[in-house]
Amino acid sequence: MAIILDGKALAEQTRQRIAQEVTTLSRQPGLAVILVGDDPASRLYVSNKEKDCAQCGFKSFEHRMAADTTEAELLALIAELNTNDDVDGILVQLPLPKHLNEEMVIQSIAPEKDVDAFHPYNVGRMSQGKPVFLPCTPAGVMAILKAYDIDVAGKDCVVIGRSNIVGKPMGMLLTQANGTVTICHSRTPNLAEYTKRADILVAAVGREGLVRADMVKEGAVVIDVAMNRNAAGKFCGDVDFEAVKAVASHITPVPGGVGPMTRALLLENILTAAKRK
Ligand SMILES: Nc1nc(=O)c2c([nH]1)NC[C@@H]1CN(c3ccc(C(=O)N[C@@H](CCC(=O)O)C(=O)O)cc3)C=[N+]21
Ligand SMILES: [Mg+2]
Repeated sequence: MAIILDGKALAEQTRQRIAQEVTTLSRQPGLAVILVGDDPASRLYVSNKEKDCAQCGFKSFEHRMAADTTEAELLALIAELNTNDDVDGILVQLPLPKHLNEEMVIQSIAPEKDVDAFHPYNVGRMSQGKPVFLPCTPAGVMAILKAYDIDVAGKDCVVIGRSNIVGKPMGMLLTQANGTVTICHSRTPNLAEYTKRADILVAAVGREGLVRADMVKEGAVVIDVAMNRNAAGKFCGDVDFEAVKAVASHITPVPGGVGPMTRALLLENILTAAKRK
């Protein structure tokens, strides 16, 4: 039976370490969160981030904007936050309403306050192996591997999914850790041929039941990044957890795996931003 990679417990440890370090700083780190519209899921995510900030001794500044906010209004707020010394990190909750151009909005955030690491400057720095901030989800996965002494060097790593936020940067971080990386996606024929080779398999697609036990090598490390809702309305990942845990050596649960570590790495980035000032 696989070892369950307990992201929730690891995130709690991370927050406690950060809270401790914050007591040694001369000023409180601050996060500004911008939420446009009132999507209930987004509201919950934002309130969780504010709770995390409070636990770590960070200030958080919530900016709620109406769903029909114009791009000019949003860019004006970001410009103000870019020069506000109490704000170390700026997070614009995604997705934005359709009429707003996410690319333009992300590019308007000062790269040194871009704690999501979505700005092209930070993406470029990461791809050169000289990161300023690391993207929270892939860096959260790397932190889980490290905490459980899972060495990536020399391993066959297969990432399913090629999004800018998870799949592509995940492949880059595993490459930098000396893994041999294959990125698979919706146009990959015979997905199982690739996944069955993987020593480390990362699923980041968003389709319940995508990774079955017969697609996983005996003893593989299986990381599930997805957050789907199943028919019963419960969170589930891409991996058939019950069946795959009988084959894998290590596996992340959903919930309680990568999600909490995504939030923990955001806190790490805010602390980094504050210390650099
Ligand atoms: N600018 C921006 N940055 C983001 O990082 C960002 C975003 N927009 N938009 C939405 C997605 C989603 N996301 C989650 C992170 C952690 C959990 C998480 O902690 N999940 C828990 C379950 C849910 C809970 O307990 O609250 C778990 O997996 O155990 C969920 C979702 C960050 N996102
Ligand atoms: Mg849009």
